[in-house]
Amino acid sequence: MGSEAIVVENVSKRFNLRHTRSLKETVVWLFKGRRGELSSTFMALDGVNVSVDRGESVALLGFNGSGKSTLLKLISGVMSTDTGSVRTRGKVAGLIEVGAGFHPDLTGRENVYLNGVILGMTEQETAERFDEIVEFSEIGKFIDTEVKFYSSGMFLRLAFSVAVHTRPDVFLIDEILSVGDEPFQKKCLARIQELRDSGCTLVVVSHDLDMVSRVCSRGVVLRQGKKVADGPIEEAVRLLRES
Ligand SMILES: Nc1ncnc2c1ncn2[C@@H]1O[C@H](COP(=O)(O)OP(=O)(O)OP(=O)(O)O)[C@@H](O)[C@H]1O
Repeated sequence: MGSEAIVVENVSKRFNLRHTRSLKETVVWLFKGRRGELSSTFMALDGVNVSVDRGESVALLGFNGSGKSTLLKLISGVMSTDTGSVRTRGKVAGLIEVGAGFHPDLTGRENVYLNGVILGMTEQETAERFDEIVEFSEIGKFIDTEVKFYSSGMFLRLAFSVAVHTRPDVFLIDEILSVGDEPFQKKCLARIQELRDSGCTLVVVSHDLDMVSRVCSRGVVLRQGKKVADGPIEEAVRLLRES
C-alpha cells in the first residue's frame, strides 16, 4: 500500500435469499441428487474496487439495498469477503451498528472499558480518557446503569463517544447519527469534521445528502452491488438527486 488507507479490490459478497421450503420440496431436491439450488442467492456486492487515500473523506451513496452497509462492514472487518480483498492501514474504528460491541447486562462504565479494548485501546488509555468520554456522551449519572435500560439515543451517545476517543486513523460511520437528537447530531458532526481536519480518513454511509456534502469531498455511488460512479461529492450527489 502506498498512500492509501483503504484498498478494496474486486470485492464480491453473496447472500442467501432464505426462502421457506416445504419438507416435500426439500425431499424432492435431495432425491434429485441436490440438483439446482434449494435457496437462491444474490450478489450484494459485485466486483467492487475502491481505494481511499489517507486523509480522504468519502461518502458511500446509493439507494436502499445497494450494498453500502455491506461494503462498510467488509472494510471494518466485521464481515469477510467472498472474493477479492480489503486492506486497511492504521487503527480502524467507527460506528457500524449502534450498540454492537456493547453488552446489555454491563453498565455504561463497564461497556466503555469493554468497547475501548475492542477498538484497540489499552485499559490505561481508556482510564485516562474515561472522563472525557463520559462528558462528551452527556450520559451523566446513567453511566452506572446497565445499558439494557438505555434508550437508543443514549446507546448512540456512548458508543460514538468511545469510538471518537480511540483516536482512529480510519473512522467508519453508518447511518446512525439519525438516532441522536439534533444538538447531539451537531456535536457529533463537529467532532467528525475535527477528526477529518486532523488527517483521519473517513468513510460515511448516509442518505443525508446535505450532510455528506459538508463532510465528504468524494462520493462513491453503488447500484445493485456495483460501483456506478466515483468522483467529487457534488457530482455524486447530483447523480443521486437526478436518478
Ligand atoms: N446478513 C445478510 N444476509 C442476507 N442478506 C443481507 C445481509 N446483509 C445485507 N443483506 C442484503 O444485501 C443487500 C445490500 O444490503 P446493504 O445493507 O448493504 O444495503 P444498503 O445500501 O446499506 O441499504 P440501506 O440504504 O437500506 O441501508 C440488501 O438486499 C440486504 O437485504
